Amino acid sequence: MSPTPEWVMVGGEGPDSYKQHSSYQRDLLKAAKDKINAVISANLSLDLISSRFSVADFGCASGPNTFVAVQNIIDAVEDKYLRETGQNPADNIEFQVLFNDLSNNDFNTLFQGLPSSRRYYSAGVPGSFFDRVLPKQSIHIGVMNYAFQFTSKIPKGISDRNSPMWNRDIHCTGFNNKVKKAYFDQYSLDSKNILDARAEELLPGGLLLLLGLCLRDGIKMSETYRGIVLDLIGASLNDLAQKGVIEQDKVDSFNITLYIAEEDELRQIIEENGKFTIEAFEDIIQSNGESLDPKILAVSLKSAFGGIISSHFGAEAMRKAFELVEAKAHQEFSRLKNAKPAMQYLIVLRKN
Ligand SMILES: C[S@@+](CC[C@H](N)C(=O)[O-])C[C@H]1O[C@@H](n2cnc3c(N)ncnc32)[C@H](O)[C@@H]1O
Repeated sequence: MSPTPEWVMVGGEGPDSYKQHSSYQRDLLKAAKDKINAVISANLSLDLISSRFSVADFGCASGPNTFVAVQNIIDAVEDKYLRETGQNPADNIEFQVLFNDLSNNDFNTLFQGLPSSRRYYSAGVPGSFFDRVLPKQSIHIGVMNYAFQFTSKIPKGISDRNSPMWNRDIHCTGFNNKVKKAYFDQYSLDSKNILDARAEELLPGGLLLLLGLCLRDGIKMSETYRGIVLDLIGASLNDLAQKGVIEQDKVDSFNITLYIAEEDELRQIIEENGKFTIEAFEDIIQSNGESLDPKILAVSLKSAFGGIISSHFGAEAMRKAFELVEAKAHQEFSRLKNAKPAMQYLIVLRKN
């Protein structure tokens, strides 16, 4: 079993919650809807669409984005069924949706928000997606939206000040080759575990949809908006250490279990794993960009990173850190505005 990571999104529906501040992640699902429809139509065999059809979302958080993710899939399966059989899917197919996340995810908020118009039965599946969480050959389609970027732990040596691999930043900026290699090695191992586990859980011919962010070739993480905002969090934590609010040692040993891979690295990991065929690797353009408003930027970062920062530094230090992030976002406005573009992807894999 992989070690259980502690990092979940801020739960509930309050002003700091992930639920209130994840429209950027949701917009990727909306922008990819037509492509998801076309790819499912072209790659899912009609033979697989039986009376019970199971969909699983891995890393579902507390909603509502997961409802968009699974509805996109159900709509596409129903469209294909109706088009190819002329029969009403509602008469013949029952859908089951399995919502997976870590056991400390806020599943209560998720279940309370289930859309009343849904045409599926639902269940929660607690557990780490780096391991198996479902029975063998039990699902037809799996999806991960903004969840294929985690590592299960901090790469070895990275958080040790005495190691030649020590990372003075809190994430993989892309500017230190040793750190980059350590992160990539850990990420390759973890992503292979994800693919192995999903390959067992999916039926042969089943599909795995991966949506998220990757780096375009030649662009470093800290040249992109997402990298710059992580730099702002790191700088804020260092400021707090200098003011004596938190210990410098704690900052030096803090690294985020996140790696934004390059496009080619993702292809390499999937191809080396060998359990899936890449049916689509699409660049998804969404009309709403990242927010440059410092207040919105700070609060949405807090909803995603507040949990991991609180568990390392305590809730009060976390609150102060994000106040500083907001101030720094004002100062770094032009760096954020001129950030190099990253790529939002939809990868569709068919289980061999
Ligand atoms: C950035 S959020 C994305 C949530 C949602 N898919 C969306 O579209 O907004 C990443 C989610 O992955 C979950 N997660 C991270 N590591 C996980 C793991 N090892 N196993 C299961 N879920 C995990 C987090 O708890 C979080 O809910």
